[in-house]
Amino acid sequence: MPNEHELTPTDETLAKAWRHVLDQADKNSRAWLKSSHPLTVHETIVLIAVPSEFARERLESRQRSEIEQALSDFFHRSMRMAVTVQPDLELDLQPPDPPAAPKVTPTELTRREAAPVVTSTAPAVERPDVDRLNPKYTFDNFVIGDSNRFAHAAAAAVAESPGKAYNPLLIYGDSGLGKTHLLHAIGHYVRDYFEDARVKYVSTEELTNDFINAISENRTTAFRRTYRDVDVLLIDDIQFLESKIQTQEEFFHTFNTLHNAQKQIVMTSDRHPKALEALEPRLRSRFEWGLITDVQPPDLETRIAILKRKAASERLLLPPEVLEFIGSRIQTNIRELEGALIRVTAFASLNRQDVDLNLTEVVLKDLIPTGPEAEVTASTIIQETAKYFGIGIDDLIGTSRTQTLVTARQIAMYLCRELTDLSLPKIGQEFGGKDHTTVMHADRKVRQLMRERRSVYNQVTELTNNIKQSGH
Ligand SMILES: Nc1ncnc2c1ncn2[C@@H]1O[C@H](COP(=O)(O)OP(=O)(O)OP(=O)(O)O)[C@@H](O)[C@H]1O
Repeated sequence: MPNEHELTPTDETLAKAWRHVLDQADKNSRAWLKSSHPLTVHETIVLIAVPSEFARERLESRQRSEIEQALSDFFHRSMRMAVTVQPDLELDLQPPDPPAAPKVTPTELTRREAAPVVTSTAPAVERPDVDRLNPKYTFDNFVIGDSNRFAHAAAAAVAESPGKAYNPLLIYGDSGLGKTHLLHAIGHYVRDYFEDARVKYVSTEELTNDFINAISENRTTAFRRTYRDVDVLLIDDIQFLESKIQTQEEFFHTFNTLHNAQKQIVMTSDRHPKALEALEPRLRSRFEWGLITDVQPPDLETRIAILKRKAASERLLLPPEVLEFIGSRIQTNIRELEGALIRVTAFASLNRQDVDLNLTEVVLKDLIPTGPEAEVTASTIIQETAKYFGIGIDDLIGTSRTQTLVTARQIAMYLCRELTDLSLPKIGQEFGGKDHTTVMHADRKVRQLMRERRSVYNQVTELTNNIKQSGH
């Protein structure tokens, strides 16, 4: 134990103090503490570094008293902790060991003892289905504001205690407000913190297609196993179950099986279940068993915070007045906010110019129509793109891999992502039944090309204008 009068302990003392905190902590708390570490002591305050905002909240809200108690025990005086976020910390951490087989218990999930916070910068070991979760959609990357505070808290509670907190959890709200992001964040969290947890993420369109294929190929038993042998089932855009009578019936049984076994079900929808009129009443009533929460459009402050976070994660430098300008011009859809950020930075990068207010105004003038906004559909985008590139619609949505067609197709897919509310699988369908990963790839590719090639940037800008004007 240190000398009682020692007010500035050495690093070694601090390390010992931290070991004492770890020894005192129970198994769950220890997993969190191992991804944190003490930086310094100033008088009675110990400064602790954690890798993420989420870890900070967890330490401050759940573990403060036990940590301060252990520190006070060690130093023989009343100690307090202060927590700071150091995102680089996670780079120093080792990925967790591959999950050990066999599974510990089939029903109770067991927390990993020392799982570090794993995000896109510290990828976990390959696990089946893992690629279906977008690595950027984590709790760490989710900005909390009044518009989504409750939904975030509910998602975090479910991720911490799958099957126990609220079951099912249903998050609803308009397009582009972060529902899918929260769904993936739950998936990442459960995979990272529970041993051998089986998480399945699926869009309702995929669920329906899977079911139809299973019936036609006589594979319904395998289909059931895929959806029922899981600990957490995440289903996006449940509104697409409306009027799919047979899939509803099948899902009803899947739901009951999972719910009875205390397996977690999380769903998103564009409406409150009461407004899903073409849904079987017994299914609708089950959706109301757990917790239903909405996400609202973010206020200006949250929009700016989201832009700031996105810019930082892409390592982009934007002055505050630019973030404020973009945030004040684009008010409802967060996907559009991101779209604006991508275009502004692509334009600056092409011109080897810094991003400033002038440049931002010029770029956004093209993006935001002055008159009332017309609804843009996928078919308008496809028609206008085909016309612009002088190619046939069949070729645009076909499978030919000639360079011109590939680029035109990717641009059209990117624009569907940016300018419409359509989900990835739905966009894939509009392009002759392509997989949602093809759309995801196109989206990424065009973002990159816009930065690198002026021709592509100009094509995207001109096409956007054509598309927006064609609606008036
Ligand atoms: N609070 C937030 N913090 C950071 N990013 C956010 C937040 N909310 C949404 N986003 C981002 O906005 C984009 C759109 O969000 P998301 O796809 O989750 O919307 P959605 O509500 O599921 O929309 P849809 O119903 O159209 O699928 C994503 O890139 C997501 O990361």
